[in-house]
Amino acid sequence: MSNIVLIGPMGSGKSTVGAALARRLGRPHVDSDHFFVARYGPIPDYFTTHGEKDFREREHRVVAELLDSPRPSVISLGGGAVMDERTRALLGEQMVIMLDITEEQAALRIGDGTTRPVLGDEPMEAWKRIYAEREGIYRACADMVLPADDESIETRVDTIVARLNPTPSGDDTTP
Ligand SMILES: Nc1ncnc2c1ncn2[C@@H]1O[C@H](COP(=O)(O)OP(=O)(O)O)[C@@H](O)[C@H]1O
Ligand SMILES: O=C(O)C1=C[C@@H](OP(=O)(O)O)[C@@H](O)[C@H](O)C1
Ligand SMILES: [Mg+2]
Repeated sequence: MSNIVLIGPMGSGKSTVGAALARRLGRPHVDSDHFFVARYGPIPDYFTTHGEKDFREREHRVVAELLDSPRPSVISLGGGAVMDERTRALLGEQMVIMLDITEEQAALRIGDGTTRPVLGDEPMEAWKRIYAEREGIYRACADMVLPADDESIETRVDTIVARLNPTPSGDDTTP
């Protein structure tokens, strides 16, 4: 059984939906950003001291370590992790789920962007530019895409679980 790996743009719910999905499935949950922060300190501070290139290298190593988990887990990646081609190669063996969101949802969720240094001083302008650069890569890596929707976190989990375990009739509801 492979890991379930959540990818997608900043604010799409990878961290929160990942935690809720893991609870539902009774699997461990790991978040590459949380793991990074526990080991190297806050991401904005890391960017200031070492720069993005160094962050991406360490991020790749963290992700590789997490994907090698001995127990099938739910793994939430940082939004930029898929930009590393070595990481993308490792994702080939995993169940990869892309969470999508609209610009409007992103604007409500990313706040002033201070915890995400790639968003800089104009968070929504940066979010839109980065989304345009990455969307095709997210889709190409994904085994399942959850389109942008107003679903709550728990409903997002319901949708993923139903799509992971379709009933033979194709009907997602239990009689
Ligand atoms: N389906 C959802 N509905 C409403 N709010 C959500 C949903 N998914 C995530 N959020 C909220 O959006 C914010 C960003 O979510 P997060 O999980 O940190 O995204 P990501 O890890 O993809 O950047 C959080 O405040 C979270 O509670
Ligand atoms: O998209 C990105 O480049 C980033 C996304 C962030 O994670 P989330 O996608 O969980 O916000 C975090 O890894 C870092 O600030 C860089
Ligand atoms: Mg996250």
